[in-house]
Amino acid sequence: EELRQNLKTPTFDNWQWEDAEIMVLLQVMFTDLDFISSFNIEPEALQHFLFEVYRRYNNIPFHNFKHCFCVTQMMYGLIWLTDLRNKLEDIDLLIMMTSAVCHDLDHTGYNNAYQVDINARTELALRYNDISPLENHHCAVAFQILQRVRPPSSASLCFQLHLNHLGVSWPPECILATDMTRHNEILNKFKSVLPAFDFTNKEHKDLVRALMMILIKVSDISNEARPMEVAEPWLDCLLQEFFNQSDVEKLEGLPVSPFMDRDKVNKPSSQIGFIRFVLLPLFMELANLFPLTFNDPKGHRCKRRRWTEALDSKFVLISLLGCN
Ligand SMILES: COc1ccc(NC(=O)[C@H](C)Nc2nc3c(cnn3-c3ccccc3C)c(=O)[nH]2)cc1
Repeated sequence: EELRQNLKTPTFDNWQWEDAEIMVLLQVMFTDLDFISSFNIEPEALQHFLFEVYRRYNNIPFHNFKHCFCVTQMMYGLIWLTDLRNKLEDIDLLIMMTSAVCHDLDHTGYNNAYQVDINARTELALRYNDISPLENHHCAVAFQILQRVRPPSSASLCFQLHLNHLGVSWPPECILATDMTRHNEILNKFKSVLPAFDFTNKEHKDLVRALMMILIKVSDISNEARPMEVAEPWLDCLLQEFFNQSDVEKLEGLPVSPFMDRDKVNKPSSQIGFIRFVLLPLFMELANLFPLTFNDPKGHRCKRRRWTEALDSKFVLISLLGCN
């Protein structure tokens, strides 16, 4: 029971668990959100789906199955923290969780800049006309898996996820939203719809869509909102993957992104810049939608202390390091 509670918080430590145990933890999340009953998904269909997902993540330093779990677990934590089960439809939550599980399927460890580079011109860049090639590929693999998963009752999972009722966003839109080159576009869209946000108005599907895209973005890049002993190894994994790419780019005479160059990256200063200019603004915009949640009124202190402490520690870090 303690484990089930901990699974709903940002302090959960993925490094303590083997992949087989993580598979079970993913099932626990889908079960605790009542997807099994509300979408009559058979447990073995969910297991089959999650195993196919596991098979299609690659053994690369960062964008691997553990990253898929972290993003899904952060999404799960945000759903409970913001009480989204009482604010969104079940189908929206299913799309958010399934998108998180699928969002980096078959990632090659080389980012879009590499894919689309005129001298690399990978197969994915050609297939998707240089438009978010990786994210389009993650979606395509997700639907390949959903087509394959049987028995028929999992068709309900496939059907639900293809459902486009009232313009509700599909996994594709959520997964495509993780392309960081669209960061400002998606953040500004959310800012523009925020004043009109009304959870009681079920017709506001474009508001829900904007929220779902922000939530998967936050979940995707929020390792730094976790305790240092969980976050630090993730940064090392990310830099390992980035340095591998920039080493190959140097060998192939391709342009090298500065934040990927092992000879140029300074961990503290690049992370301070990332937290200050990318991660905190994202969290603060999300907090505007859930004032009671993130601004820590006395009434709910116990439930969210870990969240505010995790984020507050980042605020303190930023101010101490005086990176103004
Ligand atoms: C606006 O587009 C951007 C902005 C920032 C970055 N990346 C960075 O600033 C550097 C590499 N730091 C960084 N990047 C991170 C983190 C988590 N995810 N993440 C990441 C991973 C792959 C692709 C893009 C990002 C942001 C993190 O904790 N730090 C990459 C793209």
